Amino acid sequence: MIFLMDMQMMLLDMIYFILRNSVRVVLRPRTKPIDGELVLITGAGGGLGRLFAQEFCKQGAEVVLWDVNSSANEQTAKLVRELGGQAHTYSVDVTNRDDVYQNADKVRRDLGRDVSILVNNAGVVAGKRMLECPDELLERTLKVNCHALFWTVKAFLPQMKAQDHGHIVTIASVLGLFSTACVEDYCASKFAAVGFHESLAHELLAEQVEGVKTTLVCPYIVDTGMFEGCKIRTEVELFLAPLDPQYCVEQAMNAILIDQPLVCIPRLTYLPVLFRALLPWESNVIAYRFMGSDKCMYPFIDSMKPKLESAPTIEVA
Ligand SMILES: NC(=O)C1=CN([C@@H]2O[C@H](COP(=O)(O)OP(=O)(O)OC[C@H]3O[C@@H](n4cnc5c(N)ncnc54)[C@H](OP(=O)(O)O)[C@@H]3O)[C@@H](O)[C@H]2O)C=CC1
Ligand SMILES: CC1=C(/C=C/C(C)=C/C=C/C(C)=C/C=O)C(C)(C)CCC1
Repeated sequence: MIFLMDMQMMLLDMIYFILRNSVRVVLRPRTKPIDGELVLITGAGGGLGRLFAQEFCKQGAEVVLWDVNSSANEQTAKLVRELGGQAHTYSVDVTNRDDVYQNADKVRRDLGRDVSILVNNAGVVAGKRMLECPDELLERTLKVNCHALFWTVKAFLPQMKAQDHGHIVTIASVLGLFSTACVEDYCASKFAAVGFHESLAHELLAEQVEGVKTTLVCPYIVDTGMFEGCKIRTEVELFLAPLDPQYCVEQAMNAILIDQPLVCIPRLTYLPVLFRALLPWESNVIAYRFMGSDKCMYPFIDSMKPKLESAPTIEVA
């Protein structure tokens, strides 16, 4: 009897959330104020990281910027300060556990307060065919895009939980929800990032830590240069063009500010997620071929060849 009543309640709640989320697509819910919050962004010197820093600053937040690329990071801080905001830069390699824990303590000592919004944005891709790629480069992708999430969350979540206030944001990718050829390192790391994030979100809900929110951001190709050359069939590209970085960050910011748990950008990319789950593998393969998404990474890999040949050897912690 209790089981049947529980089931009835569950079904009613499910219907309520389906209806609520459908209404939210049309009528945007109110965004939460974040002025005065301390936001830490990893990979803050890069294309999306820099824009996130500026957008958080426009919302009145103070930003802590972490990146291995110190000069790019300083440039981001300069742009934030030009907007009238407060920015604090730290050179951190997020793959290095000790570096993460030591810098987390340093941030706390320097600023005298805790980070309340963590944006795990740093990301890399090997950009070489797996069989021709040095092992270290493949390993680096997993360390930056996945392992680092453990270190940063372990460094900042305890204080968020203690204060029952905070937000963990993971910048994953649509390639964490469905995959394509020749980016095994990237897909493996982003699927792992999605798994990590979802498990963490379930953990917080199971423990009824209601003040700590989570947002998983899964963008399609963004014009930051990271996937330069990646291309699908021209006719399909008319509906699914690479995203303008500013648009991508605005959509992600909106999701964060309304405490939305997951956002795929653009919305059209929810479809391949659905098809992957519902259709036979072979049907998806046919659709991939039709849309030119089976070989979409070929021109990207080609365009990376000269860059990787001239790059210094990569050291992994
Ligand atoms: N661009 C795209 O098409 C898409 C990107 N994404 C994701 O969005 C996020 C941001 O991407 P985007 O801005 O395009 O990429 P960028 O390459 O422009 O920026 C990434 C930043 O992270 C830094 N970084 C790399 N390794 C480390 C490390 N070990 N520790 C600290 N910082 C590090 C990079 O430094 P350096 O320059 O020295 O490498 C760079 O400044 C990534 O997670 C990416 O996977 C998701 C979907 C699509
Ligand atoms: C595979 C695939 C597609 C193409 C996806 C591409 C090209 C994604 C690139 C994503 C990137 C570069 C993410 C970076 O994080 C379509 C056309 C949606 C159709 C369904 C299958």
